[in-house]
Amino acid sequence: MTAKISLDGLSKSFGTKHVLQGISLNVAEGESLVVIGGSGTGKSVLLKCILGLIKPDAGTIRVDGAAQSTNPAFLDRFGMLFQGAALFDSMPIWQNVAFRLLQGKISRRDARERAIEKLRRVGLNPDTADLFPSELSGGMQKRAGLARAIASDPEIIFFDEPTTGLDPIMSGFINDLIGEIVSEMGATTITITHDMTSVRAIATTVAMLHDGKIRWHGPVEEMDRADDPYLRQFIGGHAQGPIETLR
Ligand SMILES: Nc1ncnc2c1ncn2[C@@H]1O[C@H](COP(=O)(O)OP(=O)(O)OP(=O)(O)O)[C@@H](O)[C@H]1O
Repeated sequence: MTAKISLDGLSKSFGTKHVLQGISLNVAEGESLVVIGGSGTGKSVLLKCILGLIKPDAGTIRVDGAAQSTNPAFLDRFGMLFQGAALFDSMPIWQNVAFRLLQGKISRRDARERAIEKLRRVGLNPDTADLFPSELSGGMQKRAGLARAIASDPEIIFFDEPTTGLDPIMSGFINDLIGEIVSEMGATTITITHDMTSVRAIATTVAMLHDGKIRWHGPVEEMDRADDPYLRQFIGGHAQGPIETLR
């Protein structure tokens, strides 16, 4: 099967900091890839390269075999849940959710209806549509961010640290919601996270980034059996091991 997203030899440095050093990775249609790795290993830089927000120094990015482009039609295929939800404070929730739809041809009324349908899908009452982000708890904001990510039924969704800042119960709820929505939409997803509970709830495959390279890549079921010492240290959360920790 041809890959939905195909990265080949992706490299990016900032000055002397060689963040990505030849990343090659295929993500199949309907796959849910979770990228793990320590702070500063380049997980966000990788997502930004795919979205065209950062230009890699070398390598290629293809979606359905076509080279990545800055054409708005290319970006329309992606939904994105940003860290911290990143809602616009001055807009009511429904306009946040329908933000991209409102730039298109759809009427305001239909956009609002679509926003309310997506809010409902993430467990938010239609009454939340007219509230402002500051009136919502952190967990509700994250759910609104998720509703926005799926508002245009994108083929590909990126989740950037979806559970950061949430309590364990809300994290579990968001993880399950992401898992359910992704499987019902059949979307291809890439998630970056530190949260091993998210990995187990969301991933079909896992890639671990370390030192600018893919250290381990495989189906989530094989992760616990893998004997790579870097992966073992990361998933076990051990201070001792080959990954250098700053004290
Ligand atoms: N625009 C930029 N200019 C200079 N350096 C950058 C830029 N963006 C990222 N970096 C550097 O690239 C490295 C990787 O950053 P990145 O945000 O991708 O890490 P990360 O793996 O997502 O980390 P975290 O888990 O802490 O969010 C860091 O050392 C960061 O300082």
